[in-house]
Amino acid sequence: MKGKLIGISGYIVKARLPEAGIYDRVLVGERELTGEIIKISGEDVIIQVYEDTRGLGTGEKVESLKKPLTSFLGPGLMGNIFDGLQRPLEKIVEEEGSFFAGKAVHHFDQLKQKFTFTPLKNEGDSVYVGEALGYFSDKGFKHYVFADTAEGKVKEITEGEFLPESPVVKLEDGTDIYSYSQQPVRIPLVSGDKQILKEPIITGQRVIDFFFPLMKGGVSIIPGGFGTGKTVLEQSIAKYADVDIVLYVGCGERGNEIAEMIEEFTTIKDEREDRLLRDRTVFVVNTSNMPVAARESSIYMAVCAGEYYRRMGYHVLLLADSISRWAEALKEISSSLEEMPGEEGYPTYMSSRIASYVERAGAVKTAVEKKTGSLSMVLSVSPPGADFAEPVTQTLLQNSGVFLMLDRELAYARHYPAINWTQSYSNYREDLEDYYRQNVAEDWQNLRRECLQILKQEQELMEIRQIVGDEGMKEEDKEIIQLADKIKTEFLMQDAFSEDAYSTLQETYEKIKGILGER
Ligand SMILES: Nc1ncnc2c1ncn2[C@@H]1O[C@H](COP(=O)(O)OP(=O)(O)OP(=O)(O)O)[C@@H](O)[C@H]1O
Repeated sequence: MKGKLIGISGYIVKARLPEAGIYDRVLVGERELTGEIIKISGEDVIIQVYEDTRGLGTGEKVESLKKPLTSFLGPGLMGNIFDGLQRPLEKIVEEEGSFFAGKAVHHFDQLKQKFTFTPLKNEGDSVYVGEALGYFSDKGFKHYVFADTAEGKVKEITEGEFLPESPVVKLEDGTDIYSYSQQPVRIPLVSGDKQILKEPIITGQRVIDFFFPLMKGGVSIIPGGFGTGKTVLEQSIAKYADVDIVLYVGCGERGNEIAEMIEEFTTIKDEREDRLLRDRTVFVVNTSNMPVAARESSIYMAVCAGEYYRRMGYHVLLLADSISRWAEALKEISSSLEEMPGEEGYPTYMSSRIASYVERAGAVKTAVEKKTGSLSMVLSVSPPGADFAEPVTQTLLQNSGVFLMLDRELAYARHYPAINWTQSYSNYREDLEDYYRQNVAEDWQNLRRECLQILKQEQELMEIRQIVGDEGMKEEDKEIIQLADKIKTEFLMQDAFSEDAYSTLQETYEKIKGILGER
């Protein structure tokens, strides 16, 4: 269904396009730029365009594909760097010389690789909805193919190497099942009831693992002002967290930072398997110089891939740096639509949109060997002026279980990770008590409490010291100050660029036991 462009204002354009639906994917202009319909009024539609709109002119054609923006889910994602439209960025740079492709590039062209299919069913077998029929192997991961909508008997099932367009299974009722599926990005991929998984994500960062543990299937936020170490912390978690797959969303951050990180992932070996870290990571990147509307699509593309892998029983961690840049994009788009602004100029639907996004995290029992898969989120937030009362931080606070507050003063003092130990919290701590007791040590929680108590006491004593001076302090109080100092410098500080960058739970335990044992 075709129409034409009647107005252009940056990446928000207006078209006369009768019979189009809200959130339809559209091709805009002669270059067929990808966009999404975000508002309809009569025969006119407002489209947010995910690509560079420079050079676009009114009167050019606009076409609705009559289907929403989808994520293409199948083997071939792992180790790749995509933009918000799931186009492989490295390939675009190779072919076009820059990220800004002059012509539209569609991801389908890029996924024409062959993968080997191993069937789990035979001809004549019965299949049920949701059952795994076989899998493709890619980078050591099994990518299962499920009978999503149909059940019946297998008429044909194939084995060996395949291209995505050929069906791998044909059912007797005529249904064809493919290796890939296209998932509308704004709709969660449902795959069973959400479960509570009482298992931490071990990050190797002592301050997190000991004080404010993350949970598999949980949501954690890292708010921090400018330069407080959000990116370094997210990257350390991406490198060391004990998950199977990492999805890294670079949302509106500087291109050079992201390029450095990808470069690093390409050289670092995975601690647990004989492969590169990159081989278990999917990058979705929208840097600060790309169209802001595409930040939203990056965020959604990544969560779709997360749900896809979770469904196969993998533990997936989605890291996004930063959610504030997505919220800023929502604000910009809303203001160019002249919508009534909500708190601090953000659209009124900002909170509900973030909340329903975050709800997509969680653990589920899967159809694959009855394994539990999880999708966890670690989201960084960059509140303007480090004001944590601002709407984006507040919305995320209401929808997450761990709050890792990055402290400007600690960062100035070069205490990294600059996680403030009095303001941060983890709601998962109690749920994880049994885990630590069984897997590390009986007294893990007691040591934690003791340690936090010493740090709290030190804070009070420092205030007294300011009044009475060092000479006026009791000997035992001076010892507490010394001990707290040791906890800070030898335990909580952890240089991400040194050999100390990763600490196992056992090492963390022994280190703190050693320090507290000196009393
Ligand atoms: N864990 C760490 N170990 C050693 N150095 C660190 C650590 N965390 C942060 N730094 C130092 O702080 C600098 C700033 O960190 P980073 O770029 O992560 O901040 P940011 O909060 O992401 O900044 P921005 O607000 O600009 O995005 C780093 O370049 C590094 O020198």
